[in-house]
Amino acid sequence: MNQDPKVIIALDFDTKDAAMRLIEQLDPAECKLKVGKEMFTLFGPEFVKALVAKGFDVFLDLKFHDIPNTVAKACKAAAELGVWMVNVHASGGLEMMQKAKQAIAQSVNPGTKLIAVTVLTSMNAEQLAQVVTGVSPAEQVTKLAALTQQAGLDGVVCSAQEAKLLRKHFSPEFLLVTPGIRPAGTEQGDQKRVMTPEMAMQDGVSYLVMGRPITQADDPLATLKQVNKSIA
Ligand SMILES: O=C(O)c1cc(=O)[nH]c(=O)n1[C@@H]1O[C@H](COP(=O)(O)O)[C@@H](O)[C@H]1O
Repeated sequence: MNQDPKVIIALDFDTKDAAMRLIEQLDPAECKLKVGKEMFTLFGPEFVKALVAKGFDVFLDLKFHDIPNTVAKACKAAAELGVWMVNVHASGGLEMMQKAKQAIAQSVNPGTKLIAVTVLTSMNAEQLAQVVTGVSPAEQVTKLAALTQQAGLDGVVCSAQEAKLLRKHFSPEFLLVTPGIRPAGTEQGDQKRVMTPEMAMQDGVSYLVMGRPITQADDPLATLKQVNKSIA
């Protein structure tokens, strides 16, 4: 029985029934759950609270990115849903992240983890260059991770491809949460900076975010068990 499962399943479903069919098979000791923009927009805070009530660690992935006051209030509201983790975009800046952290500390759930997205795993070097010139994804991730640490957050969202580099600069307590996880032989889809679960864990990742490779598998539960076994 694992009290801190490493796999976070991204529940990107467009109906509650489809999500519940999967969730009913899952054990909070074997995975955490992520609710993102699609399901939160469709089903709102009640859906999140229902998952928390079932005993799951829930990562509310709304990637807040706005002025400091607005993000701080949104983070406080998210923490008060009882979720395990929430996130913001690191590119919102130091003050935005500091205010978000303070707001969570003053909420009824001050232990809620707060992490910041660095460079989306769906972006390659060419796409990043369309947004910011003269830096590689690894350099931009490192820069934003340093800003995130300075703001006192718990860690970052990055790709597992940057994990080894980040572990040279940041202690094991600084969380590296990595989407773009693809077991060998699975579809990459829109993800660009990908890695297998085994290699990601070897490189020092804290938690693996996995959506489609599990949710769209013929047997999602068997796939989850296989991933858990491969990283045990
Ligand atoms: O913050 C995230 O969770 C996130 C950040 C990022 O850089 N890339 C990324 O894919 N995600 C999320 O992680 C999940 C990945 O899902 P799959 O590509 O289906 O495994 C999706 O729910 C994305 O919204």
